[in-house]
Amino acid sequence: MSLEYTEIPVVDWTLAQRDKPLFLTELRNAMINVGFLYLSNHPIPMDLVDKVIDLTPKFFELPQEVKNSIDMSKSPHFHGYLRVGGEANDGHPDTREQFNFGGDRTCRYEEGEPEYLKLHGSALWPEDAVIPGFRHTMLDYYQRLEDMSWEFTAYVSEALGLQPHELWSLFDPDRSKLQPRCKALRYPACPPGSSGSGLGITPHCDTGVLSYLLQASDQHVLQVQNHSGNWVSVPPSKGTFVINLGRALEKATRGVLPATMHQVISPPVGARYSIAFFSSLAMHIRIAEVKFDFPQEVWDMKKARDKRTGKDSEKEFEFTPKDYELAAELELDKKIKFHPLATMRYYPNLFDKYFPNGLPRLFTCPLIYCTY
Ligand SMILES: O=C(O)CCC(=O)C(=O)O
Ligand SMILES: [Fe+2]
Repeated sequence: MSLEYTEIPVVDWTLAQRDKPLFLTELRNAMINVGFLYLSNHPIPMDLVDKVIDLTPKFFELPQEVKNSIDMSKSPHFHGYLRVGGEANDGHPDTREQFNFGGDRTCRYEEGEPEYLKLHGSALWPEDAVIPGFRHTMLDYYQRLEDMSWEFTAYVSEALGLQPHELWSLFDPDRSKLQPRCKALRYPACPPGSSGSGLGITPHCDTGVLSYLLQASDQHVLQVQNHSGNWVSVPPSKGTFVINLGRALEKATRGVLPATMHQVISPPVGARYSIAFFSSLAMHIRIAEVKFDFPQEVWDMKKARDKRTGKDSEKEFEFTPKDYELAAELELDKKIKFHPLATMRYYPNLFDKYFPNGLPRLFTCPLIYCTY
């Protein structure tokens, strides 16, 4: 795989049944050398995928008051609706609307317990009468994605020469203590010459373990940065998921698997929709303390990649002090920074600590960014 790859590899899920060694080799190449792949022939029923694709635009077409009634500022668990510009990635407001949700979970927080226990809990849903079948379909989809994410992670484990379930140690064996996050997304059109950044979401790496993206409309706006710094298009491909890995997996594998920068440019015409499912670390994990014993051939592949990309492979993977903190604390830190309105309501002590000067300007004049 050259530095200048111009397309994303495709891995066929059913190949695992037909020729497991070939499947694992292809998966390993894609994961180590690119960090992004299409998963074809996946196990999620196509009629369910089609329903999700059909319902997602319908959700965003709901009257603004309905969407506002389930605004994220009303959720201690950071679920719910976010308007365009309602989330800022490193201070740059994204040009996208979102509906954030998770599977049904009971909030385990009680007075005196760590505040991060408030992160998990029931999602906010629109009334079924306004969008029939939405909640049921999205939860069915979520549940199946969750199952697939465990299976896929076991394959990645094997592809890296580990026991199938070793990477599962990043998760919690008690699934009720995990709540992967899912987002339905709408990127409004931003015609050339209009004001705004022209980006639906600015360049970033995901922070979790693995991300599973369904591109739900025919817009060629997702791009990934190859090792020479060029942006490569990841066009929608029917019947596939785009899978990429996040910083947590990069760190857990000491850089064997690279988290890859990606961005979404705003579509020039017509809105673009996608649905992203993020698997993330169990609350109790401290990423710097996780270690896997990879076989030499896996380290050799990493070294060969580093050589091509001009990185010093012999250098120990560097952890920051934050990597020794609990994953749950880091997740809460991120949510607090991104979502001051929910923080103000549900985490007042943290609000005072993080925002001593009150709400950031972006959140006091919400309409200045909301021109769509
Ligand atoms: O919508 C997409 O295509 C990508 C979304 C994404 O990268 C993210 O939400 O982290
Ligand atoms: Fe992302």
